[in-house]
Amino acid sequence: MQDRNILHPAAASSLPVEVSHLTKSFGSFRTLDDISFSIAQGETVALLGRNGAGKSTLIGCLMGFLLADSGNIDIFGYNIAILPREIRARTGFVPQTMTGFGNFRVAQLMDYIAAFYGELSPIDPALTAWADLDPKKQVRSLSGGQKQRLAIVLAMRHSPEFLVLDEPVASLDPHARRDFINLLDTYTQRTGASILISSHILSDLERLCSRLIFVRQGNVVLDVSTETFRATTRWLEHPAPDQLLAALPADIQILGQRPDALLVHGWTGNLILPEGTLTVIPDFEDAFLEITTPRISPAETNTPDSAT
Ligand SMILES: Nc1ncnc2c1ncn2[C@@H]1O[C@H](COP(=O)(O)OP(=O)(O)OP(=O)(O)O)[C@@H](O)[C@H]1O
Repeated sequence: MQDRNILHPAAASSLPVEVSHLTKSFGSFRTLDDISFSIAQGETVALLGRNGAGKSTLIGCLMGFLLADSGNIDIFGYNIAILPREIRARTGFVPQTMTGFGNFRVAQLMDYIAAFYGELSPIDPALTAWADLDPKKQVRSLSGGQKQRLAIVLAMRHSPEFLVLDEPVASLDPHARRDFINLLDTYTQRTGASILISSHILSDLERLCSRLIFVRQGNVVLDVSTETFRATTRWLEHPAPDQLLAALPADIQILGQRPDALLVHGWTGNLILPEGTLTVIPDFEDAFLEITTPRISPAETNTPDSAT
């Protein structure tokens, strides 16, 4: 998978996570296509995309569960290809669904997992209070939401510096979900940990995350701070969008198009636009739909159905 030698951490940059030119195919279907990004310490990054966009595959590669075809992933300066123990000890992962361990009782499983990390400080009381789990219950008897809470506690028990969450709130009720988002927010502020979170609950991501990475068909189509996204993403409404297109400077990114409007990124109030253009702040969900809708061209054959 890796194109270069394993880095010694001392030689690495100070960014906790660096992904460069990652590709991954299943058969002839290219799931990840030249993905590059990095995550700084203390950043909370949202991974956004439709079903099948490649989010879980990317997370699988980041966690070392999947081997990429090419490209590099360095976490804390260590190349993931050999996954040194140090990466695991400093990383937490919440999967989409928790499977296995059905015969364990909750407390037993917590102790069992904690044992892999050596000496641990006492568990954060805010985490156990939020999870609200009966320590004597068997894991198999927990509800879907309770299993999800347990998976979150297990991933955060050792206070990871890099926490990866793959749709962690899908089975949580709105109370638990809101409290969890607040818990994550407090956690990053207290510890300076970096977070990568994939979810379809867009309001949570917009509230929690300082950065947004939009993935479409295995490509990163937009990687931007939430603040910049809010300030510079606009619908430009005009009956003739072609006139708009002609008037826009080259550094404006076109994120989407409707018969009477363009969704642009890089907007500033100084743009000189055709007369009658209306500038509208997009609703976040609306923008998500536009940015992540697959673009189909007749020549495009890279679909899961075409995979062998
Ligand atoms: N093991 C596999 N074998 C073949 N194809 C796979 C495999 N894993 C994923 N894929 C394909 O890769 C594409 C991306 O899947 P992935 O699970 O990464 O999407 P996702 O963005 O996480 O979707 P969701 O939001 O539904 O979880 C899909 O078309 C999927 O069918």
